[in-house]
Amino acid sequence: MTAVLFDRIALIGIGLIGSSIARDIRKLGLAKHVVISTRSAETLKRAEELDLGSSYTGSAAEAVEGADLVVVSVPVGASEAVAQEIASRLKPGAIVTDVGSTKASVIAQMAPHMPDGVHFIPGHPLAGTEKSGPDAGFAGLFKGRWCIFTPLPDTDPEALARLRNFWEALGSRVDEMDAVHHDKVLAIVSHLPHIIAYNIVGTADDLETVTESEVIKYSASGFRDFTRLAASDPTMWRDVCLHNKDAILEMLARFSEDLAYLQRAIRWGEGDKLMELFTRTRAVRRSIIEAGQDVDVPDFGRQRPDA
Ligand SMILES: NC(=O)c1ccc[n+]([C@@H]2O[C@H](COP(=O)([O-])OP(=O)(O)OC[C@H]3O[C@@H](n4cnc5c(N)ncnc54)[C@H](O)[C@@H]3O)[C@@H](O)[C@H]2O)c1
Ligand SMILES: O=C(O)C(=O)C[C@]1(C(=O)O)C=C[C@@H](O)C=C1
Repeated sequence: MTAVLFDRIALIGIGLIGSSIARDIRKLGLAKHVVISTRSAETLKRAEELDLGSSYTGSAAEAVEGADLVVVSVPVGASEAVAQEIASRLKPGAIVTDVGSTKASVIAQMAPHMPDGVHFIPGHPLAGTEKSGPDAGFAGLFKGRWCIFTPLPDTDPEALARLRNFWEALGSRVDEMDAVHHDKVLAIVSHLPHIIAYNIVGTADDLETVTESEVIKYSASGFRDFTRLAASDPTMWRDVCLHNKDAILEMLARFSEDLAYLQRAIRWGEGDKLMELFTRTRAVRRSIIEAGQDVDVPDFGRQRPDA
């Protein structure tokens, strides 16, 4: 068992990510007390049934009282409401972090509400699945995955080191970058793939009336991979799109240009151009595997080991 890292941890939001963190904290014994809070009474009840924490409350403000570490795991569009609610009850010296998929917007929403003496360190674990809610989480989700911090310029190095220790205890590799840079990188490696998946599955669904259910009947594994991503939580992804608008639009413009190039090559039978691109992209996957990243996702993605 790993050592206790924080006396009291408050988890605000207990869906896929919050509940995976809760399971790891419990399994590894990282805190003496874990208080769980979430907006919906039904989800809170389920978290209690799953025995994810030590105590439970519907009030985020009450939850953060006396907490040394506060982890906010709610859709990014709810960040400001949570920050506003907890601000006056935070303990001086507490570390407040989040797990949101976009960072500049979360900082703009939360930082102005953070009282002096509280260490606000935005974070983003690059790990997840298409599932949501407290039942979907599992211990070990963050193992071998990156967790990116986007600290503000005046962040206390000691608080940063404590949060780094926490994520490393969960098995993550921690990196730091500027929030705007994070949002650009994630727009291409995470946000665009989801938008493309939502779009292709939507198009196929529209075609369904034309093809009389052949789309579903004959869906091959390439298409089914897209349906996994397109099954991701609508609220979460609506918020990601609205809160990383500029970077996503920039990447979508690039993507559309490149798609037009491909379209033209197909129209004019330019096989050499297709070969050049397909050979180059094949090498990208090889280099990801060689870099030790887990890209071999059997079946429909990462499943809970106990599912
Ligand atoms: N799902 C992923 O793959 C993934 C990966 C990394 C980061 N994230 C980020 O983690 C965060 C949580 O995502 P998730 O997948 O755990 O979502 P989820 O839908 O499984 O859980 C969200 C939780 O937030 C609570 N909630 C919603 N609105 C709230 C509000 N206004 N106030 C308080 N609580 C509220 C819900 O009750 C629920 O407990 C999001 O910001 C998301 O961008 C998700
Ligand atoms: O594997 C998946 O299903 C995910 O969507 C996880 C994923 C990703 O795009 O990699 C999704 C959003 C995050 O912010 C981080 C991770």
